[in-house]
Amino acid sequence: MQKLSIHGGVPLSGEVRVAGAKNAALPILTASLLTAEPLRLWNVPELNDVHTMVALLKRMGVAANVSPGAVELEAKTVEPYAPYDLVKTMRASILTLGPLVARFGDAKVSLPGGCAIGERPVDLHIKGLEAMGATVAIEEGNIHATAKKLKGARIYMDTVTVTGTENLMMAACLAEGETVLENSAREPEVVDLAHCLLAMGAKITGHGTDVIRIVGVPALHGATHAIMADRIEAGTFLAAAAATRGNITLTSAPVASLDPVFDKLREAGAKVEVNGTSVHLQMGRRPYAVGIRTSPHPGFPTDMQAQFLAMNTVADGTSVVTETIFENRFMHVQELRRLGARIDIEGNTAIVRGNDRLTGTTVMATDLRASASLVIAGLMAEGETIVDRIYHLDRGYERLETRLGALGARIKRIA
Ligand SMILES: CC(=O)N[C@H]1[C@@H](OP(=O)(O)OP(=O)(O)OC[C@H]2O[C@@H](n3ccc(=O)[nH]c3=O)[C@H](O)[C@@H]2O)O[C@H](CO)[C@@H](O)[C@@H]1O
Ligand SMILES: C=C(OP(=O)(O)O)C(=O)O
Repeated sequence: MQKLSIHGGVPLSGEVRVAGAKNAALPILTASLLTAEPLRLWNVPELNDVHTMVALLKRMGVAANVSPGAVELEAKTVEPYAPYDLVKTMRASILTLGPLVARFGDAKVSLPGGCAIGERPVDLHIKGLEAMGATVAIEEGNIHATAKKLKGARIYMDTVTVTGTENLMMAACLAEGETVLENSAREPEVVDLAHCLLAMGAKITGHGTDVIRIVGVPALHGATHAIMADRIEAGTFLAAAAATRGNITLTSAPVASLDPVFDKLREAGAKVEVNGTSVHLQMGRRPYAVGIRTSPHPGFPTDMQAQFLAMNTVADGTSVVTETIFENRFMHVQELRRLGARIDIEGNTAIVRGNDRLTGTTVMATDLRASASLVIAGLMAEGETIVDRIYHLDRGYERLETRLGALGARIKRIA
């Protein structure tokens, strides 16, 4: 199993281009199922999750042409089944459910189990499709949804769900009449998906607000779309630079979606300057401890919690980090403790007492952002840190060790 070896203590310095967003690419790839015409995508990140999604679509019969940074998909004839062997490696496979039932009237998608960060039910996806007239049954571990023709409906989601909103927004594009999604997710990736669907001929308004309205059309057509830049990857580089007291510039950054992250970096003592799509961060001191409370967009993203918690482990002062989205998203804490971090957990809150140094050892990655937090900790620690099980990291970061290496980090992949 591959690992990362990191010798910490080098402030990050230099320039890095932000890649396309995993969480925008995945739903947009599944949007190809809504039309028989080609969907051409640009700025597609080179990630294992993207490879898995393309493999899933190909397994269903979608023609895929993949070249560096680009994917072209054509879903003429489709076997509407997402089997467990692919769904279990990537929960976002659930995003095929809405498009499949809307276009083909029959969809079978393996029920994703829980994962390292929480239970992660999909009841709101199912409830929404039922409100649109689908019949949904759980059969042999699969969600089986059928409908002659979906009908527009008013759907209220009692919890803000990102992929739930995306699934229902895609399904509603081909439903008869108007669908209103209330308490929708406002995440920038939902907006990017809406832009792609609009280019495909969908009628959507209100994306980026908590009420999205979709008027169904009989068919969508092909389109070309460039995937937005990844705000979580951008935030991860910025947190790593702040934690190592570095000086870096991000290019092609999704600056409009990074305010919650910029705000906390400035509170930590970093100088953050935005110029067009470039972001320059300079950190001249030990970070101040910053309080974090995760919440749906435009709040502080749960996908950045672990990275900021890592920075807080060496901060000046004590911080309180509260996770409100996922019930089990502190798996990195026990590993950070192995590096010398002083962290207590009380329910969904971590109390982090800043320590002026961490010491390298072997730690184990348990999920994607936990892996990123361990890499940041390794970049700060004295001596060598080995991060084991980095397949989690490869799900969502493009060649992270190469790009951190270009910023001066002493980091390499080992077998
Ligand atoms: C591929 C993708 O875009 N993944 C992101 C997406 O995941 P994902 O879309 O799976 O996360 P959700 O927004 O759905 O989850 C938010 C909360 O709603 C709950 N819930 C969700 C659906 C449902 O039917 N019932 C229910 O109770 C979840 O358990 C969780 O507590 O948003 C998360 C929250 O920003 C991010 O961490 C993930 O990176
Ligand atoms: C939790 C994440 O992803 P997923 O929803 O794909 O598991 C993430 O990107 O941090």
